[in-house]
Amino acid sequence: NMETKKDGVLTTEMVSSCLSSLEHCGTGLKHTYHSLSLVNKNLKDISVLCDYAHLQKLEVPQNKIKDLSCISQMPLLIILDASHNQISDFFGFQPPQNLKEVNLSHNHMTKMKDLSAFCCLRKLDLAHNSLGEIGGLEHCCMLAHLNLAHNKISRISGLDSLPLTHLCLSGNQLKVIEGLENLRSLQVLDLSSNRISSLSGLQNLRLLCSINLERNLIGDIQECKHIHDLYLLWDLKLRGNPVQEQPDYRLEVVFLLQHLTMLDEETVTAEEKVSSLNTYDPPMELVAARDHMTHLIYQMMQPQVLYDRSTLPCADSPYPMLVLTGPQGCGKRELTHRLCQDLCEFFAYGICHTTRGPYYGEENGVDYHFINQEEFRNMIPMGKFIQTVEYGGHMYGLSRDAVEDVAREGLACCVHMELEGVLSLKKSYFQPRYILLIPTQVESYISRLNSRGLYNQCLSSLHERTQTCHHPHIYDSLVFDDDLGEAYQKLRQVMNEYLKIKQQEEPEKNNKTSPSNTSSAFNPSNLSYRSYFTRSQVELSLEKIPVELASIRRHEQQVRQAIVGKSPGVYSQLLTR
Ligand SMILES: Nc1ncnc2c1ncn2[C@@H]1O[C@H](COP(=O)(O)OP(=O)(O)OP(=O)(O)O)[C@@H](O)[C@H]1O
Repeated sequence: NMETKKDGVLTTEMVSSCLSSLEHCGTGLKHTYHSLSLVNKNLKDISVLCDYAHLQKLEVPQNKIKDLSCISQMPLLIILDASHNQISDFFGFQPPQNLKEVNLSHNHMTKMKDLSAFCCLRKLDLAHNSLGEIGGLEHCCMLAHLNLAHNKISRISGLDSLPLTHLCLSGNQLKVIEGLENLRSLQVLDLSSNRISSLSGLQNLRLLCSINLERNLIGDIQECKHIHDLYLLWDLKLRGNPVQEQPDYRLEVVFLLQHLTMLDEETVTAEEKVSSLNTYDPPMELVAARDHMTHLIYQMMQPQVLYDRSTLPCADSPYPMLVLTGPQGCGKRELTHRLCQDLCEFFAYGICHTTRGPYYGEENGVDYHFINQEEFRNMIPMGKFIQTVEYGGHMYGLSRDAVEDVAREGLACCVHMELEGVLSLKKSYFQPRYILLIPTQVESYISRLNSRGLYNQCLSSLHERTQTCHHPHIYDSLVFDDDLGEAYQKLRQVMNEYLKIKQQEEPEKNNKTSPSNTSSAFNPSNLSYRSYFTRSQVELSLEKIPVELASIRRHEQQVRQAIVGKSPGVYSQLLTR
């Protein structure tokens, strides 16, 4: 026996000692052994197995076998493990009809051949050979697991129509991910230890749940966008790529792939997910909270000033402010200006600072204080702002002085803002009334956006932003603004209620000084109304008789006194709840 072993020739004695699984044979008339396991026996010649036609499972790994032709005599074979041998002949045997699992890894094969006769194959392991190309698998219509790791493959091909669920191509020479587009059943993919630099090519593999891309050449985190829509992907390995060197690598990947639960073999925690969102796409509430905190702290760091005016917090009658907000292109700017123009005895426009340039017809110090980025940045640590937002690549901010300037006139401050601004202002001690302008008719809103060339740019964000709009607790009133003229009428009604003035008591001059008072006459593109205050004063003095003027002055005086809290008067109710 020892002699035989040395020669590496398998004998019947050895076979008998290694057989197992005695079961009925196919005919049911006798018993036969179904499994044979000869691991690490130094075998070279296993031709004696030609006589074992009943074998269903054959394991001969870690030997020196070069020839597997005996398998041609095993028509019932289901599982074959001939790994770690010296086989160079690719599937050099007749196909057993039901052969399902084949392990020929760690052999010497250089070329794949046609396997169409092995149509029942489900699992094929050809790792650690010298295969240069993938081929011959086209008709293996049951092949679910394929391992081609550690070969010399430089291109993925020939896998197109296979029902693969697991594919391993680790340790090859791949540079691009290609030829996988149609593997719609793929769940586990191992492409580690290649030279891949892009994740493009994976975007359609919707069932993928695990990807190993360790030790490749991926250098850009944005590559993760290619797998962003693979919602079943929970496990990703990217260690050993240049991208891992980047600061915040993990946080950014977690942000781009929120559905991951394992990254680089470490659990992705809920805290990491929240922190990544807060870092790269903070919710409006957080943006507002940070904004408020910044301005509050900077303000507190300034030498304290006792304002002789009226905007300091006051529990009884807070300084009255009015804020109009709503989605892009809803007309809040126009409506705010017009309201300030028509109700100039009560309101004045709060002139914000912005880093954007003036539009045609806009005036510095009337529409905005137009300043540059640096000036804006410098104002922040000086505690100048109540709130700021970044919008469309520009900064906007409402300064304390802007509000004080209006208060000094004895008027309530009226501004328009983005939602982030509203949320930030809500955290301050100011207690404005907030009015939401909201378009309800999609068609007319779209055509309004189209007329300003904004349609594509903003409709995508509208849904998200209007969701926030629907938080009822944020706003005091809601005005539908499908038609700007009608919206203005509604706004005036709301104001009348707030100001406790009856329609007929409205200052007469509004009718005289505002020819655009009716909804149809209101033309938002007419920018001239912006210098409302000066103009209305001039017109007032021209048209009013002295008694009227005196009455209006008294009226204004009363408003001012009410606002600064000096007299309870008829306007003590102004904008209080
Ligand atoms: N201090 C502020 N805080 C928050 N938002 C502000 C502030 N000042 C202006 N905004 C808002 O910034 C946005 C851009 O204002 P801008 O004057 O540039 O108008 P616009 O270009 O016509 O705006 P839109 O993009 O809505 O059409 C508007 O929604 C405006 O209400």
